[in-house]
Amino acid sequence: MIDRSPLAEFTGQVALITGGGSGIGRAIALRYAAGGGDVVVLGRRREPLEETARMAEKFGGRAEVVTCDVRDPEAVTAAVNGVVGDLGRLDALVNNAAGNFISKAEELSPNGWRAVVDIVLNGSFYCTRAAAQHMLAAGRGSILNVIASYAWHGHPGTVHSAAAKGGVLAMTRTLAAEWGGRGVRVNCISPGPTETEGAGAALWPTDEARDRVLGSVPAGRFTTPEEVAESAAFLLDARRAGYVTGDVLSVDGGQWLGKAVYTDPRAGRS
Ligand SMILES: CCCCCCCCC/C=C/C(=O)SCCNC(=O)CCNC(=O)[C@H](O)C(C)(C)COP(=O)(O)OP(=O)(O)OC[C@H]1O[C@@H](n2cnc3c(N)ncnc32)[C@H](O)[C@@H]1OP(=O)(O)O
Ligand SMILES: NC(=O)C1=CN([C@@H]2O[C@H](COP(=O)(O)OP(=O)(O)OC[C@H]3O[C@@H](n4cnc5c(N)ncnc54)[C@H](OP(=O)(O)O)[C@@H]3O)[C@@H](O)[C@H]2O)C=CC1
Repeated sequence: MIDRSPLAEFTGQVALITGGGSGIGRAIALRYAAGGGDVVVLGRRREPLEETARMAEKFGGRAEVVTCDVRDPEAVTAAVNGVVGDLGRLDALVNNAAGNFISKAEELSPNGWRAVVDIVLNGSFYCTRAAAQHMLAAGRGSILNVIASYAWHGHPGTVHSAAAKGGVLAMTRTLAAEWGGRGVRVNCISPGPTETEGAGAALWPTDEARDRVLGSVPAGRFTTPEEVAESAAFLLDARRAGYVTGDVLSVDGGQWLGKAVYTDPRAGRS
């Protein structure tokens, strides 16, 4: 469990976290609140968001809830404008909301492709666009996109998500350069397999699948949401990471490097 941050690095600041009602998004919201910031969590279901807000308020700051589907650009713009209207500013946006499931690419329906790409890539752009209008006007802001390492190495069975996360990575680098001179930083964080409400059900629903995923992590365990949140706090904090933009921080126990390279007894044989 996250305690109050000794740094209090977000005091007086406001963050909007999409998908803040569960898993990694909730942990990031609580870490921001522990750092003294106010948080707004956004998602489709109100109840889990309210639970996050109740937990965040224990740190003493303000916590608000917005129900919204990130695939709806008008609703997203209204939500972001509402945050600035209510809380007076917007310092950070975390694009964390995602949808995912395993499917053979040749069997994936156009609507299945669209559902994931719309949430992950288009939703991240809608939120980023709306938030950046306030951040650029203020001359400061930090945007953090939660991706996955298959954005750059690909992954069979998740073509929709890998393509969308790859798009988010390209968007990150493009906007980091486009807005770098105007005080707005844009970065990515790439968690390793993390046992959350959504991921467990979508990606490793059986013990066998779970063991296979775990076997791919050199560190030999799942990432914790709190570990991701701590690195997210670093990237969001302008004092510690103010010169970091357009980059990706992997928090994955070395997963994307590939365990077999180190442990295969045949490695190194000619
Ligand atoms: C492994 C790596 C480890 C190792 C690597 C570990 C790194 C992992 C990185 C990433 C992890 C994550 O993102 S984990 C995040 C997981 N979280 C979530 O998924 C939570 C949110 N999910 C959702 O809301 C839903 O699952 C989702 C389908 C995406 C969107 O819901 P909607 O209600 O909008 O959509 P629906 O109407 O239900 O479905 C839209 C279409 O998708 C199809 N569809 C839905 N589920 C389907 C399924 N299981 N298989 C085929 N097709 C499916 C439907 O049939 C529809 O197509 P038609 O029938 O043609 O109409
Ligand atoms: N867990 C893992 O192993 C890994 C996760 N990631 C990434 O981390 C992030 C968080 O994942 P995780 O915590 O596991 O996932 P969860 O499924 O637990 O959380 C996803 C959140 O996104 C929200 N959400 C989904 N669709 C929408 C939508 N259309 N509009 C608004 N909100 C939406 C959900 O709330 P609601 O349903 O109420 O809308 C939910 O709170 C994702 O970007 C994921 O891709 C990356 C690598 C590994």
